[in-house]
Amino acid sequence: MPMDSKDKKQVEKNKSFIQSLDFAITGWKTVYYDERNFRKHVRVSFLVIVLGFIFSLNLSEWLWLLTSIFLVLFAEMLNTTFENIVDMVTDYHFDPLGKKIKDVAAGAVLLTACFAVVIGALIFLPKMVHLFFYLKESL
Ligand SMILES: Nc1ncnc2c1ncn2[C@@H]1O[C@H](COP(=O)(O)OP(=O)(O)OP(=O)(O)O)[C@@H](O)[C@H]1O
Repeated sequence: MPMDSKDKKQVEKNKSFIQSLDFAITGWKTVYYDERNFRKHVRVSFLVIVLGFIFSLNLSEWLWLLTSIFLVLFAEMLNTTFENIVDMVTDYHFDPLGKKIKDVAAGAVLLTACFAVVIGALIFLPKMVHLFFYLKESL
């Protein structure tokens, strides 16, 4: 887990905006390096953004696409937070309430991922079908 050695043991409040920002960015790095699913979401998001440029999306399409990407990443970060809280509180022992919390948090990620798939399909499918027929006619 990425952690700055100089601040490893800090428990009091941050003293400056820069310090808060530094820890927040450490949070990004932590979730990226610790969570396989988060890395997968980042890779897919990158590909979808490239596709967005290839298909020259309009402003509203970009807004929907970016909103769905950010929702998935945001939900994945909250899911990771809940997983860590449960692991800390239960010390990795089975607890029915811990299961409930982890399952509901994972369900929230799934919900945002389904939303992103629907948005992606609504934006890209018509363009791909159009491209397919255009290429078919020009061959
Ligand atoms: N302490 C616990 N008590 C009860 N059930 C647990 C506990 N820890 C994990 N589980 C169960 O195991 C599942 C997987 O938990 P884990 O923390 O390994 O999630 P994960 O594999 O990292 O999830 P994700 O696929 O979202 O990354 C949870 O959804 C939950 O059903």
